[in-house]
Amino acid sequence: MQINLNKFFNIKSFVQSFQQCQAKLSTMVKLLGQQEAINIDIELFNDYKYSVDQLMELAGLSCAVAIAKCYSQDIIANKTVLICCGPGNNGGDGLVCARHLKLFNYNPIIYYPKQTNKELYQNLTHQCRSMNIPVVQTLPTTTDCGLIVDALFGFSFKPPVRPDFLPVIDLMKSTSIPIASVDIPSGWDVENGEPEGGGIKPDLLISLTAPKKCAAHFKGRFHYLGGRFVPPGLAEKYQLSLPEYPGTECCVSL
Ligand SMILES: NC(=O)C1=CN([C@@H]2O[C@H](COP(=O)(O)OP(=O)(O)OC[C@H]3O[C@@H](n4cnc5c(N)ncnc54)[C@H](O)[C@@H]3O)[C@@H](O)[C@H]2O)[C@H](O)CC1
Ligand SMILES: [K+]
Repeated sequence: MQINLNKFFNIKSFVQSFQQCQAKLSTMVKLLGQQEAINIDIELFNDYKYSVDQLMELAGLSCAVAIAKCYSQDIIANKTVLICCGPGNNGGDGLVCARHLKLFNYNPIIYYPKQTNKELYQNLTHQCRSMNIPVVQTLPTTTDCGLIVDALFGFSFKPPVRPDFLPVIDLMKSTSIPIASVDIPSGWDVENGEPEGGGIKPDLLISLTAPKKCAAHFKGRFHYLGGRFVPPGLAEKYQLSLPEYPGTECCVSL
């Protein structure tokens, strides 16, 4: 006996409403170009007088919360979370995220190959070490690792990846461990997405402030928006069309 599935499910209308949802998402949230993301950043600091520390704390916290929503303790029980931190503010978000993940009872390890003398980063690293979070400069083995947090490069990245960072990028390209990328999947062009020949394929992307154009190419399971610090006037000026954050949440699923 043949069953006409169309009698039970109107597949055509299901596909149409799915496509409408996708179209709605892309019209709802504005995807920023690289220069626009940089301009917003500058305006937050210069005109709105935020300090980097303030925004980084909120950005890193929202990353940790999004990670906890997607990967419960049960999923990565007894495993470590390898947090790969780059030399700029994206790496700083990773350091803050590590601290909050530890407070959420995860087991983070920080790979931070290019450390700077800037006081902010020295302090963030000190805070992590004081909470018994290992900070290493040699790429650790990933045998006991349940999740990799990619905080190498954010919206200031200019391809191609320089040689120093190729080993960690190659590790992330070849691993089957899920990857959570902070703001931009590292190695991707901020606007055009995955590089030719293939790049890392994060399972979770946490866009900060507003998603960047490369997010249109993201095919992982989870996409969150974090960094709930944008003043309404700035959101209006750049027509960000940010989604409503539920209640007092610091991140929202897109
Ligand atoms: N306003 C916000 O939305 C906030 C965002 N935050 C986070 O900050 C990053 C942007 O930080 P920035 O310091 O401008 O740059 P990056 O971290 O993206 O990287 C700069 C760093 O990387 C080096 N680099 C650049 N290209 C390459 C390359 N091809 N190979 C190797 N290294 C490279 C460069 O030399 C610098 O050292 C944003 O994405 C958010 O994650 C803030 O935390 C809060 C406010
Ligand atoms: K990143």
